[in-house]
Amino acid sequence: MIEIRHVHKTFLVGAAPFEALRDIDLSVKRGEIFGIIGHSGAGKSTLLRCINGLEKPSAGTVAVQGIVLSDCAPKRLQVERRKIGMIFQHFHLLSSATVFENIAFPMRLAKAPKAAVEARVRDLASLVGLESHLAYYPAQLSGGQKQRVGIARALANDPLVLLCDEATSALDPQTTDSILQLLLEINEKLGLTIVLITHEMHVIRAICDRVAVIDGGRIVECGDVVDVFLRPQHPTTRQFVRQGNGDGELASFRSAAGTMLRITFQGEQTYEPLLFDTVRATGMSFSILQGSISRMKRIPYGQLIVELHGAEEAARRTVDSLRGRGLDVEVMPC
Ligand SMILES: Nc1ncnc2c1ncn2[C@@H]1O[C@H](COP(=O)(O)OP(=O)(O)OP(=O)(O)O)[C@@H](O)[C@H]1O
Repeated sequence: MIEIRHVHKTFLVGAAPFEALRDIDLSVKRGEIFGIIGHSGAGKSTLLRCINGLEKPSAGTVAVQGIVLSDCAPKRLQVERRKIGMIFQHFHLLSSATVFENIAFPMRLAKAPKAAVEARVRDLASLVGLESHLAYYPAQLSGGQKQRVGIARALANDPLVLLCDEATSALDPQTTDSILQLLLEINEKLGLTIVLITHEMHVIRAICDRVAVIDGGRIVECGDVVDVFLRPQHPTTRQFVRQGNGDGELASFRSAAGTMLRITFQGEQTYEPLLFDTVRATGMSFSILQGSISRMKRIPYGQLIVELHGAEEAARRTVDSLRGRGLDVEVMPC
């Protein structure tokens, strides 16, 4: 659906060239939710702007459904860009227009017939749960409701792809979850391909199928969310995963002697007493330092950080046995 091949983007800062994107190579499949995560300045927005044709790569190509936007003449580009919807961190709604007019705006630009606009706006408002707010102005809406309007507007011209630029960064955690669930619903109901950029692992974990980690303008890691999340390879990825897990304060809780493990349970394992059964067999005891149960998209998973107490050899057998039962076990550094 989206093929990004050897994309470079160089900006001139004064007289000096600055490489914001370096040899980016990515494929996004039809119908998937693809996340791009990176720190501030990593190049996320530049990459997103290359995908929707707002920015032209200095080298390389971006093709959306086979069409290379940077090769399109302005008129054609305008038409092709209608196939790409976009939502923004700060919503970018027209403050002097009602919810109805905000959602209708892209269709009016595309000169859609009045009756079709009316029907489509009502359908979209219902999809995002705002059918009773069509006469409201943006100032009368909460942040979450504004983003719902942004989503409805982005879907107005029936795009193939929805790009989300830090779409939940301005929202509180509860509203973030409701917007993420709405994106997931839309992805599943409409089969819409979604590409989102974020600096929050939580967002990736909640709804993405695959993720690319961008650092200094390069993709440093890319794969299924479950693999990247459970077995991060690059230091930047590890940092995001640690932040997402809230690992920061753990070191202060451990004792000097024990072996600290992060044990991840997935799917049905999440509900089974595997740890208890294992330590009973190996004669270890343990204390729980942290525990959580959550979902990666729709897959339940649990994480426990435990400190094992007992002989080193028994600790090793415990780790082997847990791994033998299919659990993901990381022996955490001292
Ligand atoms: N038009 C421009 N001219 C010069 N430099 C630019 C331009 N646009 C972006 N940059 C630089 O390119 C780098 C990547 O910027 P970009 O906005 O893509 O990062 P980002 O990962 O989206 O960051 P943030 O999360 O803070 O928005 C930054 O160092 C930025 O200063």
